[in-house]
Amino acid sequence: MKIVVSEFIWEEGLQILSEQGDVVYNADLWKEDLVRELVDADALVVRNQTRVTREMIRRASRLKVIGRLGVGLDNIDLAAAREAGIPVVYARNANAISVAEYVFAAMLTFARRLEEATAHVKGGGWNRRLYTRMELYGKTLGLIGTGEIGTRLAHRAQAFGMKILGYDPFIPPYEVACTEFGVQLTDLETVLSRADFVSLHVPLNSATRNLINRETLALMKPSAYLINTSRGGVVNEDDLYHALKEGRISGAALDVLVQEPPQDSPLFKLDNVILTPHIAGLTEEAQVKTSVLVAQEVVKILRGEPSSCVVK
Ligand SMILES: NC(=O)c1ccc[n+]([C@@H]2O[C@H](COP(=O)([O-])OP(=O)(O)OC[C@H]3O[C@@H](n4cnc5c(N)ncnc54)[C@H](O)[C@@H]3O)[C@@H](O)[C@H]2O)c1
Ligand SMILES: O=C(O)CC[C@@H](O)C(=O)O
Repeated sequence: MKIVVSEFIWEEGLQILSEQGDVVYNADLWKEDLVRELVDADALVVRNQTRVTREMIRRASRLKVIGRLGVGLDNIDLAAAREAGIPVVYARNANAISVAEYVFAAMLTFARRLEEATAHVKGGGWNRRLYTRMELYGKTLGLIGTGEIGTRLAHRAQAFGMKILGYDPFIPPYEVACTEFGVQLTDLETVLSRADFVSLHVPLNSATRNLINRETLALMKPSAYLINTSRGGVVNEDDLYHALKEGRISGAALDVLVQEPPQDSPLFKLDNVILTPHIAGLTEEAQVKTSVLVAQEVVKILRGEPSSCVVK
């Protein structure tokens, strides 16, 4: 068996794959080189940078499985994989806690400004009034998407005494968790207009692209913050820039951008923006879990066993 891994994977996962076959591991295996390697490959394992295209799938005539070291599947042509009869397995729920904790870090950053206060003190300041900020207790968290990450975030927000509103048109699988964690399910307009923090947890697809745009941003309170850990394309960055610059919302934390890495962006010039390089799911714990889970599921498919992490 030949297993091609085209982006970084933790050692624990690599070990599992190596016991099953010959692993070609190159964390920067791009385009033509990758296509060449795939010609006689049985499995391909990617993260979110490798674009798995219809053409690539067509040329990989021996391919039996695609493993995705993460959750978002927008870099894989799922229709082409389905038509070719190639299952795609992914790391369902493996990084959800890490992302939920990232969202808390962002909310607490906006609420308490510890880094800014530190810089202020180191610069000789001691203005206690300036850093008299707000509690998360009693504030409203608005979840757009209440799946694995949304429900884990709700669990943590409940412990902080936050009110939680959720919008998810495909809720049934997570309805019990939403009830348990105090999520009041409602429509998109209500979530956006009432939330103090709006957090996005939807996949990027044709229905969610530009979901946050001029019109939907206009529904948010001027005191509210937007947190995007889903995918850059879910937010229209130009509309967000203007909303932030004109004070129509208070701030935004963006872990994901339309173009990654970004060349340049007007968002860089704003003080009320937190920007991170797609790290919400990147913790040691989540990456060990992700690598082991995906490696195990890839191996199951190669052995002809059923996997519970196949994309439906
Ligand atoms: N920044 C990171 O490091 C990071 C890490 C993990 C996941 N993600 C992103 O977060 C997304 C969500 O991850 P998850 O594990 O919670 O996935 P999930 O599939 O468990 O949950 C997604 C939820 O979104 C809902 N949804 C789909 N379309 C919707 C729409 N139009 N409006 C509202 N809700 C909609 C689904 O019903 C589902 O409940 C992933 O698709 C991925 O793009 C990013
Ligand atoms: O592949 C990555 O490293 C990003 C992971 C994250 O965005 C996901 O969708 O799980």
